[in-house]
Amino acid sequence: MQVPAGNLLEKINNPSDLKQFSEDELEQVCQELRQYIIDVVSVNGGHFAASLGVVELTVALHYIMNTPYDQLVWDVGHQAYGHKILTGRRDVFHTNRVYKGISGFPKRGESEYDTFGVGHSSTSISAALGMAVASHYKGETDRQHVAVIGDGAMTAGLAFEALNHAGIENSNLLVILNDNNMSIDPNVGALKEYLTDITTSKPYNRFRDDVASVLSKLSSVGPDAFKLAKKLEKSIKGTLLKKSNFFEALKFRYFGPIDGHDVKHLAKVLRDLRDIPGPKLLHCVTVKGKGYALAEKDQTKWHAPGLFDKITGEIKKTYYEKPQPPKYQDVFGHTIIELAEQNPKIMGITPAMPSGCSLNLMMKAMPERAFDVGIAEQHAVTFSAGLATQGLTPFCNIYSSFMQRAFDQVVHDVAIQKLNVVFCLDRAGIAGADGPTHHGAYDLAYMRCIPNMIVSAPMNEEELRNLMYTAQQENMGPFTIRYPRGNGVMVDWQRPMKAIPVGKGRLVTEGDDVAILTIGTIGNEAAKAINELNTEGYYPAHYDLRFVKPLDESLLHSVFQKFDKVITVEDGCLEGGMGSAVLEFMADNGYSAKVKRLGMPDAVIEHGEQPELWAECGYDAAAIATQVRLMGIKKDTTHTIAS
Ligand SMILES: Cc1ncc(C[n+]2csc(CCOP(=O)(O)OP(=O)(O)O)c2C)c(N)n1
Ligand SMILES: CC(=O)[C@@H](O)[C@H](O)COP(=O)(O)O
Ligand SMILES: [Mg+2]
Repeated sequence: MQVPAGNLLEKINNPSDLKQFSEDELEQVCQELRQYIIDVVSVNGGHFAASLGVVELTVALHYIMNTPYDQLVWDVGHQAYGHKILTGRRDVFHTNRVYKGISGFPKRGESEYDTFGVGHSSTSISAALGMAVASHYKGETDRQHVAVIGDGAMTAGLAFEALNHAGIENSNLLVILNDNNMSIDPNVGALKEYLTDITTSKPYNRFRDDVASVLSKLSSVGPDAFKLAKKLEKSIKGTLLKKSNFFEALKFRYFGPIDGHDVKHLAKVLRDLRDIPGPKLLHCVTVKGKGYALAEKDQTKWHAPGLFDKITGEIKKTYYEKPQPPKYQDVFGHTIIELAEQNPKIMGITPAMPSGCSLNLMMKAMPERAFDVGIAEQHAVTFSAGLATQGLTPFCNIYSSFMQRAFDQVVHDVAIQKLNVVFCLDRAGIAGADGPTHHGAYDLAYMRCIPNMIVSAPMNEEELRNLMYTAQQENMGPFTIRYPRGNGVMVDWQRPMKAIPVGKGRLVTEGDDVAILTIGTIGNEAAKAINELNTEGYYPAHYDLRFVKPLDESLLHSVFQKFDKVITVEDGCLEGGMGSAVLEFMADNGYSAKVKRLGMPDAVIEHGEQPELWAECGYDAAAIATQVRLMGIKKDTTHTIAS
C-alpha cells in the first residue's frame, strides 16, 4: 500500500513535463500519483476507487497524447483526480470539492485540459465525437479525440446513441472502455455479461493485439497495405469470435481487451492507435480501487468512502453523544419494504443507485420485486410505466438531478397516461460537495408543470413515511415525493404510517406577524429561525405546505386573509418553484401581500457543504431570521399570539 516517497510527480506541472521520462520511469510516476490520491482523499474526502483504477491509463494518455491540443473527455469525471493532478492542479488538489476550492469533476472553466464539463454519466462519446467532427470540419486532421468511459456509464442509452452515430462518421475518435466490471454497485445487464465474455476469449485477444500493432505499421507504409491488412483481420476475426463483435458491428475498430494497469503496454498501444484513422474502441480491463487493498476488496464502499485512516483503512465516523436520526435514503429503503410486505403491487426500481438510495435493502429482501436497471434513467421511468399498466405500483427512485434526463418519459409515458408510478426523488435540493451537476435544483419546477402529477415533499422522516403510504394507495396517479441528501431530524421515526390528504398542508407554529411558508425539509431551518426569533420578540407563523401540487388553497386563503407579509422558503430553484406557485395563487385570487421568496437564485450554485450553500443562497436559518427581522415588527418577549 505504501510506496517510497518519490520525486517524479513533483516535476510534473503539466503533461508535457511527463514526456521527459522514459517508459520505465512511468511506473514510478504511477506509484507516486496513486499515493498522492490516497494521501489527499483520505484527509479530504471525495471519490476514491475510480481514480485509483485509472492511474496507469491517465499517465499513458497524457504521455502519448498531445493534450490539451488532443482532446481528452472523461465520462462522469469522478475518476479524473489523476488527470487533475497531472494538469497543473497538484498544489490545489487539497481543495477538491471544498467550498470555493476546485471541482470534483472536470470543468471547462477550471483548466484548458478539462475539455468538457461532467458529473452526469455517459456524455463522453457524444461530446468527443462532436469535437472530432468539428476538428475534421476545420481541417485539423492530426488532432486526436479520446473519450474514456466506464463499463457502468456504457449502459446508458446516450452512450449507445453516440456509438451509433460515431460508427458512420469518419473522424478521429478513440473510445477507451474502462472495464472494471463495476458501476457504484456491481454493474448489471447483458452488456456487462458480453464484456465478460470477450474478456475471457483468449485466442481472440492475442490475435487482436498483434493485428493492432501490424495495422499501425502498415498504415504508415501506405493505404493499399493497410486495406489488405484490414481485410485479413476481418476474415480471421469472424472465425475466432464465432459471433460478431458488438462494437465492430457498429463500425468501430475494436482493440483489446488489454491490461489497463500495464502502463508501458498502454503507452505502446495508444501510440499505435494514434496512427489508425476512424472510430476505434480500446477495451481496457482495470480493477476499481487498484493499489489500495481494502478498496479492491469492497469497491462499492470505497467508491466515495469519506475520510479515512490511510494506514488502517478505518473510515472515520463523527463522534456523536446521542443516537443520530437516520438518512432519508434509509427511511425510504426500510419503509418501501414495510409497505411492500403489506401491498403485493409495490415494486422498486433504481437506475444504478441501489446503495445511494437504499433500494439495495429491498433488492436483498425481495429480489424478484426490486430492480437495478443500470445507468438508464429514461428506461427506469418507462419500465415503471410498463409495470403500472399491468396494475402494479412501482416506486421509481431517482436522484433529482439525474431525473432531468427522463423528463419526457415522465410526461409522455407516465403523466399523460395517468399511470400509478411513484417517483421518489432523492438528493433533492442542494446536494453538497458534488456541486452544480448534482444539486437537485429543478424538480419542483419541472414536476409542477406536468398535468396529473402530484408533487410533495416531507419535512421529516415521519412525513416521508406517510407520503409513501399515501402514494401507494389505489389510483393515485403519478406521485412525486422529493427529499434531500443526508440525515433527518427524528430519532424515533419508525412510527405507524397513516395517509395524508392529498394537497393538504399543515400549520407548524402559530404566529401573528409574518407567515413563513416552507416545503420539505428546509422547513427545519425555518423552525430553527423561529426558535431564535421568539427570544428576540418576533413571532412569525410557520406553515409546511407539504404539497406544491395540488396546492392547499384553503390554507393559502387563510394565510393571505390573516397576513400581509409572507416569506416562502424552498431548497430548490426560485424560478417556477413553490414560491412561484404561491405568487400565481395570489395573482389568481386577487391578494396583494408583500411576498419575499427564498430559494436558489437563477445561477449555477457551486460545490460546498449543504449549510454553506444554503447560507450563500440566503435560505438557511440565519438568513430566514434576517428576513423576518426586516419584514416583521418586534414585540415584547412576553407577547402572546392571537389565534
Ligand atoms: C446520469 C447519471 N446517473 C447516475 C450517476 C451516478 N454514478 C456516478 S459514477 C457511477 C458509476 C459509473 O460506473 P463506471 O462508468 O463503470 O465507472 P467506475 O466508477 O466503475 O470507474 C454512477 C452510477 C451519474 N453520475 N449520472
Ligand atoms: C459521481 C456520482 O455521480 C456519484 O458518485 C455521486 O457522487 C453519488 O452521490 P451521493 O454520495 O450523494 O450518493
Ligand atoms: Mg466501472
